[in-house]
Amino acid sequence: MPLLIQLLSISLALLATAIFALVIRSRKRSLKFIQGPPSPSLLLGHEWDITRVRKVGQLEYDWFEQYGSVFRLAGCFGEDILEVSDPRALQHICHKSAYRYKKPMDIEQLIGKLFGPGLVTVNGDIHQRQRKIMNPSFSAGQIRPFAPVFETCAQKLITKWRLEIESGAPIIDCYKELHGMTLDALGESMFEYNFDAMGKTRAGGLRDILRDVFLDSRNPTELKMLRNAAYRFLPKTIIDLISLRKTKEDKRFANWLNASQKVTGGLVTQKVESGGGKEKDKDILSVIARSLTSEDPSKRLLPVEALSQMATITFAGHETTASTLNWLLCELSYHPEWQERLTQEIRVVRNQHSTDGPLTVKELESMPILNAIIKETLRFRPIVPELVREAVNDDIIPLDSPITDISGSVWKEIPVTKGQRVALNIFKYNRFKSVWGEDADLWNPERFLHSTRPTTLGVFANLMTFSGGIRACIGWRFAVLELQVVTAALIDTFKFAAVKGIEIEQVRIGTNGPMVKGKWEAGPQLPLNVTLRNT
Ligand code: HEM
Repeated sequence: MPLLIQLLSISLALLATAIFALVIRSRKRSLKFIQGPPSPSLLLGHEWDITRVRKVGQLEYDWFEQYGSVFRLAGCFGEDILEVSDPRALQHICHKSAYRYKKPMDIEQLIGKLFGPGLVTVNGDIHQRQRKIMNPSFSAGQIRPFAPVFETCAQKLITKWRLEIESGAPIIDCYKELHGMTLDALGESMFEYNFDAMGKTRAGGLRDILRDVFLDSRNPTELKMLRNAAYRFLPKTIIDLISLRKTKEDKRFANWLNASQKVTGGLVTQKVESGGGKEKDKDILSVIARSLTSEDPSKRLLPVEALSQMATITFAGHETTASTLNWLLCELSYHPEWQERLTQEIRVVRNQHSTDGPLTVKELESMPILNAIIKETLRFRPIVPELVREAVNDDIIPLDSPITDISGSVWKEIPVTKGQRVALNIFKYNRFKSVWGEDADLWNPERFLHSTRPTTLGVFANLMTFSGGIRACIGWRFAVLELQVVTAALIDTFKFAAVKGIEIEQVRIGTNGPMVKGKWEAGPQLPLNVTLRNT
């Protein structure tokens, strides 16, 4: 298309979106009475700055300190965003409102490109149906038997790192192999399939595709950011038209979705052909295979939905745990005293049970230091720092800590109108001093050793890291068990130490990953000094 026509159509599209945004805004109750930082840009609001920030969550964190647990932020096209970290407000939105706060259209579009219409993407009744079908595969009874599989994968990683150390490598990039290890653990436990992501053949090449999938997502151009934001205001027909033109990101997402569905779709087909397992089989393949042929519409998944679940679980089931493991090792490298305490704890448990073999699930669950380290890492380094929702109806959001508006009036609850965009700030809630103590800004597992907090928010340890309510992470038990098994195995074998002169930064790359300061072009990495513990 000639340049002039291109520029003209872009300007027209922007103008149309701005008009739609203005019309929609005029129907919403203004949030202008709520305090917030002045907008740096009429078109991009604060969203540009937030995406470009070098330390994930820090910008919003500073604003929360200045304006309180609820404040107003400028979104693209002048939209007001309500930023929330107040515990009662989060509880209201996540736990008490069922589907009355949904994922907004732009988020649904974006995640849909990566996963298709699976559990993490869809809203309302469709989500309820899919979740009911999938839940049985994620119960404690279903997940606990995976511990030996996690142990085997951890031992494969240990062998690899041991060989690297023995061949004289002083520094190991932990990021590189942790993702391969969690993908293999996911495949072998959930699908009884070997992705071989740690091996040489890399069947399906999924790990390689995933390495690049968010290549330029952390640095979107202004135009791309506005295009994505336009989905919030434009009618579906126009969105479908805009979506016809594929960006590089669209193509990478489609490449991942196709590749993952090619590998995992075959597993579902095999299961269907073998009869879908017995009614009592609750493993994910049997559950999905049976749902495809169910007579009952409330228990049926469409073929496209079944494939989307497989892509969703493949991605969410390994990327998230690997990112958390990266931060856990990073924090332990800064805190050798906690590595020492954990090593002692492992030895004591081993001595009590006179065993050199893998620790059992019961033993892992009874280890206070191990579990405090895991909880503290999930608190301090949430790999999804924020969730975005949209009010389906007019509503009133209650607050724990009242806020003062721009005229000095105090508000104990915030009225919002249908369509209001609300950002749930997990990063800030997880550092709320009234919940976590005065040292909430520090990584200190001690806080989980001495206090028992009532679980009023989220699904695990009062944290929002796995979200909460009907859309809470379905795989949290899987993640916690894998973190327990792998952390104990790695710390029993290796000492991890920070590399002098290297600063690790927490960056948005899908989930939050580690990058070396000044070396972002090298992609995510976590170089650590790794040595054998008993030498
Ligand atoms: C440390 C590891 C993990 C963290 C921090 C984490 C975090 C989250 C969060 C914050 C959400 C809510 C997303 C949203 O509402 O947009 C979520 C949803 C989800 N997670 Fe996880 N997750 C982890 C591990 C896993 C694992 C191991 C699996 C699968 C084996 C999994 C599968 C899912 C699925 C399918 C959803 C969508 C649930 C729904 O909307 O009903 N996650 N996770």
